[in-house]
Amino acid sequence: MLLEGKVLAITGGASGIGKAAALEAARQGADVAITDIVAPETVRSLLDEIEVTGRRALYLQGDVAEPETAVRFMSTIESQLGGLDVFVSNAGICPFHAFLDLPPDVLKKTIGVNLLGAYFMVQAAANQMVRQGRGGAIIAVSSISALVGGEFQTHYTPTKAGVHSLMQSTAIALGPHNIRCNSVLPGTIRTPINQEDLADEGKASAMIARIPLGRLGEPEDLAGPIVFLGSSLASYVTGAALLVDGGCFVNLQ
Ligand SMILES: NC(=O)C1=CN([C@@H]2O[C@H](COP(=O)(O)OP(=O)(O)OC[C@H]3O[C@@H](n4cnc5c(N)ncnc54)[C@H](O)[C@@H]3O)[C@@H](O)[C@H]2O)C=CC1
Ligand SMILES: C[C@H](O)[C@@H]1OC(=O)[C@H](O)[C@@H]1O
Repeated sequence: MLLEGKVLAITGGASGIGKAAALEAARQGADVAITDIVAPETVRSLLDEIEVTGRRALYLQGDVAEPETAVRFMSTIESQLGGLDVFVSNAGICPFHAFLDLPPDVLKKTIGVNLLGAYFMVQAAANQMVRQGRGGAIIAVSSISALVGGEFQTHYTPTKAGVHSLMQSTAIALGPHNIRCNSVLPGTIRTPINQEDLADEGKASAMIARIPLGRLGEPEDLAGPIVFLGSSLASYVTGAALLVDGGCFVNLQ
């Protein structure tokens, strides 16, 4: 098991990529702490699934855009699970909208959740790991959108470039503490975040046509890469970005 005896914490773990990563971490031997904005009843069955693996699970409801959520999350993890080894910054939103009339509130909310939320959480997790003095691993869920544009994502793609850049800078700042920082860059993965967007069958099939592996991603496709980056198999990997996109990015012509 790749995460035997470790504690992994993840934001936005109630759904999609975060949920799949939380479950795989437990299967790989980690106790799992989840924070998300949804009510605790929503994650009850997920916590049960984690506990069935023999690992401990905790849930804290909170908004990552509020800095105090990160502080509460770390102190809950310390008191209930005894510390933190792997932190995954995953919570995010993508309210598709045209550029020319994008309302300022949508811009502010997207930056607040995706970029400031990641910053607050990564900073709190890093401080927790530094206090513990036993190193650690931080993984940010960025996106292929850190590298390419999206007509209806002008407010979103800069946040994904931002979290990728955050991992590069924190890799330098935290290297002396033996804390590794990496990002995963998913392509298009079928989750609730894009259910409506992918209901446009023309758009979905055009995307699939560009993907050498011939399909959109599933949340489970990210679980292995996230666990790998959190594990000692990746002990000399820091400041890296791992594309998990079925080959979409490289397929220009
Ligand atoms: N699905 C995709 O195609 C891709 C997703 N991503 C990124 O993956 C991450 C996870 O997204 P998915 O699993 O696809 O979507 P999802 O909608 O299934 O999961 C996002 C989770 O974040 C939570 N969340 C939203 N706002 C929050 C807040 N303010 N505070 C705390 N939690 C909050 C949601 O409740 C949800 O559980 C996001 O950062 C997204 O940008 C990146 C590339 C592709
Ligand atoms: C939510 C979108 O379908 C998804 O988000 C990303 O970051 C990908 O690039 C896709 O556009």
